[in-house]
Order: sequence, then C-alpha cells, then structure tokens
Amino acid sequence: MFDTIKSRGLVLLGCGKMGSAMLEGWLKQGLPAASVWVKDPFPSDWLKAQGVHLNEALPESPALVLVAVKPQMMEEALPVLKTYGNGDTIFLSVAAGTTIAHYENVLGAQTPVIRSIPNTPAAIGRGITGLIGNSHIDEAGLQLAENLLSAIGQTVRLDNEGQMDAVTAMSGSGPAYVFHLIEAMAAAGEAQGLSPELSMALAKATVGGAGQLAEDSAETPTQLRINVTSPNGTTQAALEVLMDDTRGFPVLMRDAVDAATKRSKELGA
Ligand SMILES: NC(=O)C1=CN([C@@H]2O[C@H](COP(=O)(O)OP(=O)(O)OC[C@H]3O[C@@H](n4cnc5c(N)ncnc54)[C@H](O)[C@@H]3O)[C@@H](O)[C@H]2O)C=CC1
Ligand SMILES: O=C(O)[C@@H]1CCC=N1
Repeated sequence: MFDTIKSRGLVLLGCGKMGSAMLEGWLKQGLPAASVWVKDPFPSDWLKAQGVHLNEALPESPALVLVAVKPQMMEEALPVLKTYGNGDTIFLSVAAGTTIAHYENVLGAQTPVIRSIPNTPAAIGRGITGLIGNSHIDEAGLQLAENLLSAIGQTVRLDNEGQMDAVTAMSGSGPAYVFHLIEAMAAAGEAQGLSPELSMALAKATVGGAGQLAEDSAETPTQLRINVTSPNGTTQAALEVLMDDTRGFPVLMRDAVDAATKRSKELGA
C-alpha cells in the first residue's frame, strides 16, 4: 500500500495531536519510519521515539506532504515547502478552514492539493476523513491519498469544497462532543451517588458500545433508540428531557454544529 511513499518519502509539516494520530496509524499499518520526514519545532517524546527523520534535511521530491499545523501557524510554516510547489508532490492538508486557494496562492497555482478533515479516532484506525482535491489532482493522486487515509479509518469524497466547513463541524470536531457526552454522563451518575470510578466506567462503556452498535447494526439509530425505550419506563423518562423541543439535544446540537461551521468559515476567510 505504501510503495510510492516508500520510494519517494512522506513529509509531515507539523506533528501534534492530529499529525501524531495519523502517523501512529500509518506506522502500525507497516509504513517504515525511515520513509517519513517530520518538520516540527516542538516534537513530543512519542515522536522522538519513532525513528522518523526529525527536523533533518528533507527529501528532494516526496510523494506527499501532510500539512498538519494549526491554521494560525500556516503563514509561517507553509512557505518553507514552496520548492515542492507546482510539481508532482501532493499536498494533503488536514487544517480546518484553510482553503485550497490559500495553498495555491502560497505554493503555486499548479500545485496538486487535497484538502481533508480527519479526526482523532484515526489513532486506533477508527477515524473518518472527508476529502476533496483541486483540479491538479488526478484519480491516481486521489487514490494515493485515500489509500493512506484508509489506513486510519474510513474516507469519504466530498462533492465541493463548500461542504468542508460542515464536515469539519461534524466529524472533525465531533469526537470532542462525544467525549463531553461521556464527561456529562459520568457527572450525572456521580450526582446520583455513584463513585467517580464506577460512573466513568459505565459512561465510557455505554457510549463506546452504543457507538459500535450504531455502526455495525442493520437497524437505524432511531430504531436502536426505540429498542431501548420501554413504554413508560426509565428511558422514556430521560428522553422526554433530552428530546425536548426547546432545551433538548437536537436544538443544542444544531447550535453547536452551527457555531463550529461558522468558525471554520472564519478560519478560511
Ligand atoms: N485535533 C483534531 O482533532 C483535529 C485537528 N485538525 C487540524 O489539524 C491541524 C493540527 O491540529 P492539532 O494537531 O490539534 O494541533 P497541535 O497544536 O497539536 O499540532 C500542531 C503542531 O504544529 C507544530 N508547529 C508549530 N509551528 C510549526 C512550524 N512553523 N512548522 C512545523 N510545525 C509547526 C507544533 O509544534 C505542533 O506539534 C490543525 O490545522 C487542525 O485544524 C483537523 C481535524 C481534527
Ligand atoms: O478545533 C479545531 O479547530 C480542529 C478542527 C477539527 C478538530 N479540531
């Protein structure tokens, strides 16, 4: 799967939480550390222990550059790789907000660019990445990126770049919403008198198990919810709160995803 990468190399510009989650997935899938060059002024101890080329001279013509710096650091970081622009090195961006046009402006208008948004479950091969390429990416380039990304989870091609802000707000940021759900459930259990340890164990296993069931089951999440809900039972009592029209989950989630979508647009402006 990694043949082109092995012969030409892979460069990571920035290797913090997201870059490390992806690199961890690739190394686990058999990508040799010797094929990876990382540029990051503040490498973590984990990164230093991986055996990749760290802040060394970069290869002449890598197959792919993964851009995983914060959008706010882009201006300083990206121009360093300008020599790879307008060539056949593919730039694969995971930065929220940063547009394809921005990469073309900085690196050159002929540069093959793929804009994508992964998420941190990539570290355990359970991520999902939305992606879209510019007009200089051919099918082989898209497939190379998809092959790489499929080592860390599912991939989905978008129809247009305009969808990226909402995708970022859903699957990119979404793991944080689920982690917060776990925190909130655990706190609610404690409020009912359970110990913090028991409450957290119940919350984690419930969210993890329900998520896996929703992905694996032939039934819809709506049907799975109905399956749990006995008439006039405990679940119904809870859902009357959670599904309330004015203060329930749907309105809260819509506002949260709307706020994240707006922020993604601002980052790209
Ligand atoms: N964390 C997440 O769940 C997701 C993050 N992203 C995107 O991934 C990108 C990185 O985010 P995180 O990994 O969370 O941030 P982070 O802060 O953990 O990582 C950024 C890394 O860039 C490095 N860096 C700073 N200046 C640099 C420079 N001039 N050259 C090279 N490296 C430099 C930092 O030392 C750091 O290790 C962002 O653009 C974000 O929008 C996308 C999807 C999900
Ligand atoms: O919070 C952020 O801006 C990044 C993008 C998606 C997840 N983390």
